[in-house]
Amino acid sequence: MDLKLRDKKDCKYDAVSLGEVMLRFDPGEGRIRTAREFKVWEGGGEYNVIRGLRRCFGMNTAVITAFADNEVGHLVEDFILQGGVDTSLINWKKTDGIGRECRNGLNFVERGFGIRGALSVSDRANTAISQATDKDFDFDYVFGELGVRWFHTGGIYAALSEQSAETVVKAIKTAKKYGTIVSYDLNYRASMWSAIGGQKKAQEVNKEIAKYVDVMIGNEEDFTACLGFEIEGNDANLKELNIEGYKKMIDEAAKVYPNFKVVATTLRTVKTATVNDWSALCWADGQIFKAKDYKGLEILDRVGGGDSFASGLVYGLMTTGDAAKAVEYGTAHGALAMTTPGDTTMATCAEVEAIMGGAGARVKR
Ligand SMILES: O=C(O)C(=O)C[C@H](O)[C@H](O)CO
Repeated sequence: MDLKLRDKKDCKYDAVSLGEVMLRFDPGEGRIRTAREFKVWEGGGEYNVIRGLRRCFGMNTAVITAFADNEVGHLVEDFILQGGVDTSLINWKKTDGIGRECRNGLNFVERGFGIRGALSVSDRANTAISQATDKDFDFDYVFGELGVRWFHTGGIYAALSEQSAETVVKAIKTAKKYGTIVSYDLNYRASMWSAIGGQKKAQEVNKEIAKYVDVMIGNEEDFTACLGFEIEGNDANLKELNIEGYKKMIDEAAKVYPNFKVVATTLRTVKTATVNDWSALCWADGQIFKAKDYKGLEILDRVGGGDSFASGLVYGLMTTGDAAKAVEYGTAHGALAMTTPGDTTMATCAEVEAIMGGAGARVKR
């Protein structure tokens, strides 16, 4: 397929994302409520994708976000710098000494084990990025003057505030004006919508945004929660997924939104917190491609698996133009990213391609 990507020579960046980046607090094998120590990393649904494109796939990427200009903000910046993502598009907001004016988001996440599921508790109200409006960013400069081949954003950022949803639409429209391909990960988080109108509001916002998206990405529940597409034949707890139902849903989504050039969904069934079945589907040019099944995949930390799927998919689409290959890049990268702690990938492109080719886990020395 030809996505008609902008020429590399006209663009400073291969990919740019817009969204919140939080400080992730990880209690390791323990629990949040009894932790005495946390490891910290950075993470954010939209950011993780371009972090993966940079660190695993060697692309040139930047993040558009906002931080409160204090020590915590600069710690998150330090992580971003370590990941190789360009920080020059970050908006630094003045704050008072206690974060009353604005603050930086914190995200406590325990990984879960066996019968105990992963648990995420974010502390992110009133953050700099949730307060930001489209006036805080110069999208014409980013997409017009600097040039960007791919723009990624998503439903976590859109859920932060009225103005963040408006900023998404503004950014996407500007990106498209300059010929940038736009991907959007629906990433439904019930906790983020509960106080601002629940699923009804989530659908209202996401249905409006969907009209402008080229590559729509979601997980096994996102298309229903965010866009109202029902999937036939699933059991209520998503213990068994009906692949035919997903194929029908994707066909339907592509009809309702003729602007979609690619639609992709991950397919995860949770056997236990540490053992999942994992795969994905991808629609392009009227055809649906299913990635290979990773049955009984052993997981160390599932958070960010979907984002690493997205970055593998985007890399595959950008470099091969072959949706069947791209969905394999996505699932292999997502699978590998879930074998290590933290929200972001620690895999290499060579490892991803080896897994795609059926490599096993024998020791290398
Ligand atoms: O959960 C969120 O809101 C985050 O952005 C943190 C994680 O990085 C994200 O969930 C991974 O998709």
